[in-house]
Amino acid sequence: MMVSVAILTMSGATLWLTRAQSSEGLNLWGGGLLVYALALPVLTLRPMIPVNFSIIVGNSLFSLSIGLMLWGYYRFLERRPNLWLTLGPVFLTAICMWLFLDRLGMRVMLNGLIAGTQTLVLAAIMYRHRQLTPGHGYQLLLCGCLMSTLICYARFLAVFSGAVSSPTSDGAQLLQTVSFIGALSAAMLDAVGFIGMIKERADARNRTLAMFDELTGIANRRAIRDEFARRSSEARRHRRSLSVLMIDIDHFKEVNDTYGHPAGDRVLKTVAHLIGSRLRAQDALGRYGGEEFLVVLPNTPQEAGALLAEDLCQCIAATPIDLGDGISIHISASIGVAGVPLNDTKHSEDIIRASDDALYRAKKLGRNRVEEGIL
Ligand SMILES: Nc1nc2c(ncn2[C@@H]2O[C@H](COP(=O)(O)OP(=O)(O)OP(=O)(O)O)[C@@H](O)[C@H]2O)c(=O)[nH]1
Repeated sequence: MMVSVAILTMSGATLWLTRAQSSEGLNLWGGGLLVYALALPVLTLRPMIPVNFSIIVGNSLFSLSIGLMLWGYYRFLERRPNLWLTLGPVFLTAICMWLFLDRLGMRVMLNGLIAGTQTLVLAAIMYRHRQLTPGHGYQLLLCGCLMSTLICYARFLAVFSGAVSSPTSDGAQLLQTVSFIGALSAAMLDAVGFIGMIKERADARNRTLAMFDELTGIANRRAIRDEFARRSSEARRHRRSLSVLMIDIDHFKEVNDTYGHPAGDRVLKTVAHLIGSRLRAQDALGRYGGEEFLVVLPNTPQEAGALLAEDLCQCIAATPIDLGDGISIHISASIGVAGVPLNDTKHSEDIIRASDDALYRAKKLGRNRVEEGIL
């Protein structure tokens, strides 16, 4: 009874959390715990409730609780649940219990086998999707599921091997105690693990939102500045060259004014893609401002950076941009290049400023061109 109250409290707490945030399967998981908490009194209060009802409904509820947890896990993954796997064992349990109403040993074995396989399947599905849920929450959940599997299979083996022959024997009492304590511990691990998984995923999403520009999918201003600071201090430490390109789309306001803001957004996405497709794996690209991009080129002297800038300039000018509705336009960009040669100890901000000055000159000199900065 105490185990039931403890699990009921956990399920209440879990369901309460779903009121505060989008559930992501937590409501089903909490529902599973609630059904589990109900199954225990139905199974244990046998003298007070009809025996057949207790056996069939209690064991089926137990199986349903695992099915609901599996369903909750599918919901967390944003996948359609496999109904055979989630609800099939519940019917199987009900039928087996009904068939063996007067054979306790058989019921314990079948119940252990079905429930153990259910939790094992849940653990296997979680393991298969482990790339989607890396983190400590997943590990706790997996431990909880495997612990439940062990307990269920241990019950099966204890009866199958003849180690527990009568329900009143010391072995049976020990098995029952271990089962309840183990089940409570597993339920706790499962609940904490599932909530942990939801939190870890939310944290990862927030980190991504904080680093990436929503429109273009490339690094945002803060992230590219951090990347630049890291790469430039690395270049200084190892006495390597480094260049940056400050790229600004020409007359972008006209694009917005003529074709509308969504068309302007499309141009920004296309240009980001064009630039990104011509960079090496070690280079970094970020959206520095509205229609301004910053490219960081490690191990690249200014002359090589200027060559790449020329190539980008020509590529942007030559590529028609499809705005939909049969409209396609050509745009151009101006680029300021600045680089530090080997052994130079210039401050990072000086490099950015030099590329900005060079970009300003490129604009002044007629746009659609590359200018090199002087440090
Ligand atoms: N569509 C769209 N427009 C943006 C976004 N961010 C900034 N802009 C627009 O970018 C335009 C920048 O205009 P300006 O700074 O005058 O630059 P420009 O028209 O490109 O002129 P030059 O740089 O001198 O060639 C403004 O109209 C902003 O509203 C965005 O995310 N989407």
